[in-house]
Amino acid sequence: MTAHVPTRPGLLASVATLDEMRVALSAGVDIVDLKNPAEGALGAWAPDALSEAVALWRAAGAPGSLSATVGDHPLDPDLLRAAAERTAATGVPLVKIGFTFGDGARLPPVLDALRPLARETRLIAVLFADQAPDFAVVPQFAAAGFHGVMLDTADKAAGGLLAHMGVETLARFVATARAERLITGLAGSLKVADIAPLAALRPHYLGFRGALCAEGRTSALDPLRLAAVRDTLGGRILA
Ligand SMILES: O=C[C@H](O)COP(=O)(O)O
Repeated sequence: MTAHVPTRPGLLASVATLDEMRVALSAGVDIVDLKNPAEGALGAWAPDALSEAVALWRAAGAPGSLSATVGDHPLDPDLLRAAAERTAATGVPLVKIGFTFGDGARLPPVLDALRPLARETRLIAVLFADQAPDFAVVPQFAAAGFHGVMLDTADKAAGGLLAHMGVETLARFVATARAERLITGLAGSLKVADIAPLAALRPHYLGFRGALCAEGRTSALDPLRLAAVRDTLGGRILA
């Protein structure tokens, strides 16, 4: 995966089990995202399961990329560094870390704590559209050595990404991240109908979970729904 601007977004599919991961690999998704949806927006897999997933991904020829979420944590330097280091130690190449804001002054010490890890592992900052993030923080992630930044939603019962931010605001987010040479992603209860307006903004990837499942994001991945999202996006594009 590179920071060039793609002609269309890749597909990030969040999976909850190794069996779901196999389905996602067979479907040719661009980023297999290891996440436990039952544990919240950024619920984490156990480290042993992450290691198994890394082994499975490598055995499959390491197609596309592999990401994992570190869990939902407050904006605390020690907690976030420990969670990110634990995740990176399993060999997952992309580590997604959620940032919840209230007091912007609390971000710099957290970024200082993550800076050493960012030199060794590709870190993705996840901001939550339903928490009205200030995009002025995006350059701070770039300066700390992050690889990418994405938007998601924290409260999955409160509507999808486009219910919280209009297309113009999202375009500003993508442009801000792109100017910092960060990989960009958009997610948050996205549906097939959201793909066209969001793809037009040219983020690097769109992230999905709920739309891939028959009965909500904590139910099992449905291969047919996954195929429908993949086909609407147009197949794999990220190397
Ligand atoms: O990283 C992407 C998320 O897993 C998206 O989940 P969602 O589509 O259920 O909001």
